[in-house]
This record gives sequence, C-alpha cells and structure tokens, in this order.
Amino acid sequence: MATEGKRGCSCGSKTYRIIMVRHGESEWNQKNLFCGWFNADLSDRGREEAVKAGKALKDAGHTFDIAFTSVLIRAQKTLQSILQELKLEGIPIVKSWRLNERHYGGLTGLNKVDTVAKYGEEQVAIWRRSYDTPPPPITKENPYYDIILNDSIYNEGPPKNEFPMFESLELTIKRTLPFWNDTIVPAIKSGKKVLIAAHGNSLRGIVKHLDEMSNEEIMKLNLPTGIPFMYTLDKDMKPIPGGSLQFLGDPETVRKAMEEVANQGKAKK
Ligand SMILES: O=C(O)[C@@H](COP(=O)(O)O)OP(=O)(O)O
Repeated sequence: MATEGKRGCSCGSKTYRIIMVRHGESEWNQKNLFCGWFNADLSDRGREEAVKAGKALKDAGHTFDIAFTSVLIRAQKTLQSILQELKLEGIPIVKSWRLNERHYGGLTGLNKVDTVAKYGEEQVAIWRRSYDTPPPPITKENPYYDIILNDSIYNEGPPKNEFPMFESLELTIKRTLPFWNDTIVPAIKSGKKVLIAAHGNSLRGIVKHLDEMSNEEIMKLNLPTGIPFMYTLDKDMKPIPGGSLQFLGDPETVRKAMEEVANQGKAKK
C-alpha cells in the first residue's frame, strides 16, 4: 500500500515518523449518513476498531509523546482507546476544530445511498470526493443546523462569523494546513513522536499535501476507519521514498476497508 513521495529524499539524514488514524466507525458511518461537523459517537464496531488500532500500534512497538485530534468525540474516543492500549493516557493531547471532518453542508444527516437515488452516483461522487466542488450549504431547515452551530465544542472556534456552512476538500485543507504547519510540524521537528486521530477528509487533506497529489489523484483515495497509517518524512517534512501512507494492516484487509468506504456512495445492488 506504500507509495513513494514525489519530492525526493535527503537519504541518510534524519527522518521523522508520524502516525495518523481515521477514527473508528461512528454511529452515523454505520447508518451511512453524511456526518461532517455533527458530533456522532462511535458505534460498537468503531470502539472495537479503536482498540484494535491501539493493539496494532503496540505490537509494532510504537510510542508517542504528543497526540492531536479534532473537537469531535468520534476522533477523541478513538485516540483515548489507542492511548489506553499503549498505556500512554498521560501524554499531552491537543484538540482543534481545524482537524475536524469537512463540513458536509446541506448533506449533513442525509443517507448516502438515498442521496445517490435522488441525485445520481456521479453527483454524489463529486460531492464526496471532488477537490473543489462543495456540497450545498446547510440551511436553517436542516434538523442539525442549530445543533451544530450551538454545540459547545465550537466555543473555542471557529468564530461565529467564520463558521462554515459547507466545505469542499479545498476549503478543508485551507483550515487544516495552518494547524499542520504551525502546530504539528514544530512538534515533529522537535523530535516528538506524534499521533493524529482525525477524520476521513481532514486526513485526506494532509495526505494530499504531503504527497503533492493532484486534485484528480486525491479523488481516488478513501481512508478506512480505524487503521493507522505511517509517514516517514525527511527534515523538510517530505516523505522519503517508500515513506508514504504505510498502513498498519495486511494489504487485503486495507483494500477491502477502502472499498467499503468508496461503496458508501454507490447505489445499492
Ligand atoms: O462526514 C462523514 O460522513 C464521514 C466521511 O464521509 P465521506 O466523505 O467518506 O462520504 O466523515 P468521518 O466519518 O471520517 O468523520
């Protein structure tokens, strides 16, 4: 599953390892609902996936000095389970809305297969995976509009006048990258072993940035829930050859899990 970074390598010099993981399956993933900024909890399967991710990291001998996560409970609980397995509950945890899932706008709360039936597979694929086409904005008529806007998890940001009503992957990257560059990269460069527990699309944004993927290439990437992946970076935070997107799981399991995510937006057979 490893692909090579495109930007060469400073072979022989210091490298940095960073592990990222998409949260375990959420209750809304299970029901196949567009979730975005709604604060859905983990499903039972998601809780199991999180424990499994912790065990996989432990078996591979990983340890961490600091962890970063979103303000959403599905990512935080996944992180907690992983740290429990590793007996690292005491390490600093930095939470930011900048690592949140992309805001799914007016699609929030809709079933993905029902949305395919209504708008077609092609349109849903564009909403889910295109780089710069956003979903329609969330409106006051959406049952989750007020719940999201007034959720206390957003008390520390973003400011109400900048609160998103929708996000494309491009917009997601615009708010995630400053956090990556200003907060996560300095931690990595200071020699800290870093773990990020976040979401399908905030992590796709980081992967796109690290691997300099084109807008077309990133469309094809579906990150599975609860399977950690590693990057090995050079001093300029560029993946060394073979250091991109190395999943901690057997390739067949990873392939099937990625396919499962892709199929969430396809018509029922
Ligand atoms: O918001 C959502 O529905 C999913 C991603 O959905 P897709 O982009 O895969 O449809 O986000 P996550 O479960 O990672 O927080």
